[in-house]
Amino acid sequence: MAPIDGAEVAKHNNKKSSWIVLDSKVYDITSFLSEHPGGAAILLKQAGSDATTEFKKYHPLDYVNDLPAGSDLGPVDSNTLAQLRVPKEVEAKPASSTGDKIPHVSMIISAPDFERVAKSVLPHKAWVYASSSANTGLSLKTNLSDWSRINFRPRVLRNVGDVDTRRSILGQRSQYPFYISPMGTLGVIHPEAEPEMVRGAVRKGIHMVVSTASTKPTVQIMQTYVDEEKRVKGASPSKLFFQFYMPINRNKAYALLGVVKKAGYKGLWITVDTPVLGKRTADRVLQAEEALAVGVEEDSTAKWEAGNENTFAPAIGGRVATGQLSPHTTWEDLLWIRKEWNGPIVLKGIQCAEDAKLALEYGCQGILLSNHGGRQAHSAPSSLLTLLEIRTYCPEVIEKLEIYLDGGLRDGADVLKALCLGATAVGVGRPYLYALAAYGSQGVERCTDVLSEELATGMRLLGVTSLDQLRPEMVNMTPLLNEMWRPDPILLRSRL
Ligand code: HEM
Ligand SMILES: Cc1cc2nc3c(=O)[nH]c(=O)nc-3n(C[C@H](O)[C@H](O)[C@H](O)COP(=O)(O)O)c2cc1C
Repeated sequence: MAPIDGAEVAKHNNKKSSWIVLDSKVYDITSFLSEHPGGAAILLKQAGSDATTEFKKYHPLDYVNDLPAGSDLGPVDSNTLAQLRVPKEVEAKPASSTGDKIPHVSMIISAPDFERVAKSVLPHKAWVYASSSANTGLSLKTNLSDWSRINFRPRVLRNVGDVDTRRSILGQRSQYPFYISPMGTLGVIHPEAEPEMVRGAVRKGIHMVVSTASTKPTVQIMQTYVDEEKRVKGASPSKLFFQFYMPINRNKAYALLGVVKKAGYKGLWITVDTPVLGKRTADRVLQAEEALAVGVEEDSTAKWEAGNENTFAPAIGGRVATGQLSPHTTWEDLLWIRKEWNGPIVLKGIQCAEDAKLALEYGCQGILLSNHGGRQAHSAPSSLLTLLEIRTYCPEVIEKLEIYLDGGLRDGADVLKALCLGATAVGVGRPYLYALAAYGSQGVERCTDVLSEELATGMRLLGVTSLDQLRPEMVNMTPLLNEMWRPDPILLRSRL
């Protein structure tokens, strides 16, 4: 082979054509860029140059034998070495130091990273709406911290080469055992609102539960789904479910259910933890500030606080939109809903074992253990604590119903913990909302990638290759079990 001119090598300094010199030989590493276990970036930095010194910092020289056949192009002309490219020293900068408002989406490594970016781009009012919680924020804090109080008990040497992360949710196959939780009023989060979230979900094959309180109409959201499914040529298993805030007016409720059915939503998630709106402290502070700014004072007890009939709002600003949900709703209402809706029903917002049992008796297909992301009851239990209670006092519920959890899930490992303890799948709320705010549907995709990668890695490190292999003995739940509710001993004694 004739020696290759250094000036020629120097031209091949990019993704399309990438050559390097190693120990006086020229290698075409273009096709290897995406295969390199140390990443493409470090190779591209060296493209067109003599990479020998850098290479030797990391590898023995015989690693070159692992390059694809045909990569060896022959010796470099030693008289032309001066014409090789000299790599520039590019220092990677931490996102916080670049001064950019929005770091590149690839800088999002963990789901909580979205929160910081969303805060920097969202208008203050929208940020308050998304991040606020009830009262002192205790329920939200518990949601976040309880996941870290369960440890894994990993198994090793179990051949975890291929892992399968798929799971069926209400009979609908999903790529992953997590879905996007329903969140209202996404129009304040992103100009394209819910349809933009749907696009990201479909592209990644995850399900989404659409809120009654959506900015865009129920039918339009479904139409986006249909269009996006077409765009990906039906390759996505994603499905849309509907979260139902029961309108007080029965005729309106019937009409809404009719629309949802006709549009093709696959299941009804009835929210039951909202007889009235929780005390959204941060929204209230903002309301008071806004009111004072225009010279009026907020009433100390606003109408909606009293929980009057015809007053309910999942709404931005912690305010009431009329006609949504009645504090007088009871279990008996499930009977007429069942007549109107023949698809699966999940009760969203179950917070104790007794209600889990009732859901089974009333013929629901699933329950979602949730405290509404810490936005409703003050001092509510985390969904994990509720799950432990159900496992202890009415395990038959877990055998007979699909069990979902949400609240504070921020890592694929959290998903695994829930599944080890019997959950079918989990809902993820704010991380998706923040991802949408910061990056639109691209953020929704990234959030899914981040969680799914953590999930798959977690499965391998735990020693399982499919979700069905997850077992309670793979987690240590003792710290939380110590805090689980126990019947009052006096009550127990009086029963003897
Ligand atoms: C061109 C042929 C190359 C081959 C076949 C190759 C192969 C590999 C392999 C198999 C690994 C996995 C970890 C290991 O076994 O050490 C790796 C990691 C790595 N490689 Fe390369 N590599 C090549 C070139 C380079 C070059 C030119 C550089 C530097 C300029 C480089 C830097 C790295 C780094 C930093 C890692 C990550 C090490 C770690 O995470 O511990 N490699 N490479
Ligand atoms: C901004 C926001 C809006 C929400 N809107 C609704 C809603 O319209 N209907 C509903 O059932 N739950 C709603 N939720 C609760 C979520 O469905 C879910 O239970 C909760 O966000 C999960 O907790 P996480 O945000 O910590 O993941 C909302 C939550 C947030 C943060």
